Amino acid sequence: MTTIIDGKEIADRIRADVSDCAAHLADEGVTPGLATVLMSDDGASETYVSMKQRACEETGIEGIHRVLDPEASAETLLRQIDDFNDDPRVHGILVQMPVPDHVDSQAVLERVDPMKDVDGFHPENVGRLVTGNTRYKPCTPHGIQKLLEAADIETEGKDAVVVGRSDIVGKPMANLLVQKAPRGNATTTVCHSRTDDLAEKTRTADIVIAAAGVPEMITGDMLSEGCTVIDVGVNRVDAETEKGYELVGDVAFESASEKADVITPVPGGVGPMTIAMLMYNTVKAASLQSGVDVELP
Ligand SMILES: Nc1nc(=O)c2c([nH]1)NC[C@@H]1CN(c3ccc(C(=O)N[C@@H](CCC(=O)O)C(=O)O)cc3)C=[N+]21
Repeated sequence: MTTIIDGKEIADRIRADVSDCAAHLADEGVTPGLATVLMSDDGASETYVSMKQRACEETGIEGIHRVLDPEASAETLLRQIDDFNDDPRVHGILVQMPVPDHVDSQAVLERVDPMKDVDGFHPENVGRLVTGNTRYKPCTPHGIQKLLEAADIETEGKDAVVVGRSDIVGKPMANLLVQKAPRGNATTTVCHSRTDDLAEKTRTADIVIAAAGVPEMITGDMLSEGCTVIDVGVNRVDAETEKGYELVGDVAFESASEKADVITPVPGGVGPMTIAMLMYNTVKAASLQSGVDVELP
């Protein structure tokens, strides 16, 4: 019988603990602040940013949100980041990716003060993560570690395959898995959508992290009996639903469930964890910048 990990329930538990930390900071006169910038007319980005702002309200974090015209200049966005870097109310800054094609996304990420980089995407924070001297873990990989912990899935000595090599999930996830740390110490292979004999590689895995951005790419015949499957997919596929789309993961859920012992659903798996860990990183940033200690979960 396959265990389906309830990411929403685990995320809610973490957010409740993070809210307690935010309340402690408020008692000490520090209200954590998260600034989000949306410069896109992509429907999904608007959904995610509004979810993040709603989560701030529910967590006791002050949400400051800016929407920029997608046609605006790159300089406009960079100046907005400068303003948030200098704003003492703001402890965390998130520029919703992707930014429009005419904007250099690397320049955007590097403009954010590393102390306020609650995505963990700034090169300084990526370097810290790779060397095991982490300031902020990127939200989705950290959320996946928390899911594995909650489901009591050990990574120590296991074979993990990460499918996808993005800067926001695949690469940091692989780095966390190889480190000498809880929910690390795994022998890890990083594949991508054009890896030769991908099925051969995924069949060697005890744990498969599917983060390639390809709907239902991972099927049961690509998995070994009894493995754990973490589906990071956030694909919107046109459908006759109220929203006009349905959310489909990178894993063919039914087919994969015939082989996997443990699997995460889409929606309701990794997604809610990403939001929870953004709240976690924002409270951590407020603690680091104010010097007020908190005990995060
Ligand atoms: N600077 C930046 N940081 C990000 O962390 C970031 C980003 N840009 N750009 C886009 C991706 C994607 N992302 C998601 C967050 C929550 C859900 C989530 O909660 N999904 C719900 C469903 C939500 C829906 O209904 O569409 C679920 O899976 O249950 C999904 C995806 C954060 N991202």
